[in-house]
Amino acid sequence: MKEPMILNHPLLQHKVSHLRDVNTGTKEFKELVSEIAMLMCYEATRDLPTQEVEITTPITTDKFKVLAGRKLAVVPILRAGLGMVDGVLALIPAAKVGHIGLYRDPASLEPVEYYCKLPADISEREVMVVDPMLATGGSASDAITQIKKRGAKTIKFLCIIAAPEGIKRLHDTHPDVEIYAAALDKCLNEHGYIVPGLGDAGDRIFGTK
Ligand SMILES: O=P(O)(O)OC[C@H]1O[C@H](OP(=O)(O)OP(=O)(O)O)[C@H](O)[C@@H]1O
Ligand SMILES: O=c1cc[nH]c(=O)[nH]1
Ligand SMILES: [Mg+2]
Repeated sequence: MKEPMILNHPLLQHKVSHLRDVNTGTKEFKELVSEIAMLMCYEATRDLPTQEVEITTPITTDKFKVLAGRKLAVVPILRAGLGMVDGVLALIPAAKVGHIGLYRDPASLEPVEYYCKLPADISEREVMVVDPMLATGGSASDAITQIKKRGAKTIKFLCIIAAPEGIKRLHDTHPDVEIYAAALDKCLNEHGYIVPGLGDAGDRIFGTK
């Protein structure tokens, strides 16, 4: 079982605090989500394999490390996860993008799936599933179940804010999945929202409320 990685870099803390602010508007919110995703991707790719190749500098020729060419995919959980894709692609432009559409039923808080389109060779790719919020953990657990059913074997989950309940459920359902979060919050409220959280991430990214 892998311990969740709560990333506490000062840049992340600063940006997540601004994200939480009720006075942060849609444009800045979207920019912050993308920047946070990029910083999180930097941390989550620490274990990527490298290989040595010969490179000629203007001074001499020597061996240097480059990525060993592991195939990657990023899969946002719609809608809110879309906000994190650009940040990941800024660092890994060769990653393929899959999409999984889920919304959380407001009464049962259980996920309802409405879309899934993944790269055909998903079973050969290391997958980063992204969604800003891990609340009850239902959406992330269900999304990862669907992605595994289609053949993916190595999966990391990147969220900006996690609740302890979500971490537990995702851990229990998929103990092999490494969880990366920029912040671990206190709890959920009676509507399943993360406290203190940032409200509804999808609505804040797309300006739908
Ligand atoms: O851990 P959970 O309890 O499942 O909650 C987290 C989910 O809720 C939000 O999506 P939402 O249902 O609001 O859909 P949206 O992204 O389309 O707004 C969020 O982006 C996660 O996908
Ligand atoms: O706090 C929460 C919980 C679920 N989904 C969100 O967007 N925010
Ligand atoms: Mg939402």
